[in-house]
Amino acid sequence: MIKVAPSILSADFVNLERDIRSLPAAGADYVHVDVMDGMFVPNITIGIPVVAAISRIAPLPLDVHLMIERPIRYVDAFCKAGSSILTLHVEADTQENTLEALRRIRENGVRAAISVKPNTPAEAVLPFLPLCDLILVMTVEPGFGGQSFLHSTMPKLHQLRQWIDEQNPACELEVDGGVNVETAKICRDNGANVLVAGSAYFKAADPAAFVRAVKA
Ligand SMILES: O=C(CO)[C@H](O)[C@H](O)COP(=O)(O)O
Ligand SMILES: [Fe+2]
Repeated sequence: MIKVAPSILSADFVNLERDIRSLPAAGADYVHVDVMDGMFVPNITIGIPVVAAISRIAPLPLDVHLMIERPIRYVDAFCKAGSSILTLHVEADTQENTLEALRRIRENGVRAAISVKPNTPAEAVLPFLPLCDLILVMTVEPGFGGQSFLHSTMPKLHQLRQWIDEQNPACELEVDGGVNVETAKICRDNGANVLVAGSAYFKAADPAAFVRAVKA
């Protein structure tokens, strides 16, 4: 089953509650929340208090994408703030700290996930795969919404689908960045089952029709 996770980075922040409450009627499955620290990526977005506030009104699970340096410092706080899925970047810390952070996420009863930037090889995920409930393949350089989809990431997505099926079949495989109706089909064909869409979802004249097309 294909799931769609609208990224609220492209929502109207003045009307965030309205935009989040409207997601189930459009057929969305998760609320994707992009957390950026101005260090791991050159942008600053949402932090712990805002995730906690969103979690009080969110009608769908929060899929929290941490684009921050040394995320182990903050995983307990983001779990307690109401994350359902908490994603760390493999590039953001040592292997030892990343393994420890994934364990701590699961100890909090939250689903643990790892993300890879476009130039990070599929092999970088392997040490973490047994501890992951979701793998996120970035299909743009992290930092900003509205960028163009990088087709060069598709062989990596395809490889990760094979390894997930062999080693951890319950794990989900998500893509994030530049997803529209056309690129969604390419991602599905290469094994993704969760599709993040920010600008394409929030710009759609008919979000429900957009979600249907992305899942079709
Ligand atoms: O993680 C992200 C950026 O780092 C966002 O989730 C992503 O860019 C979604 O936006 P769009 O669909 O507009 O590309
Ligand atoms: Fe994201």
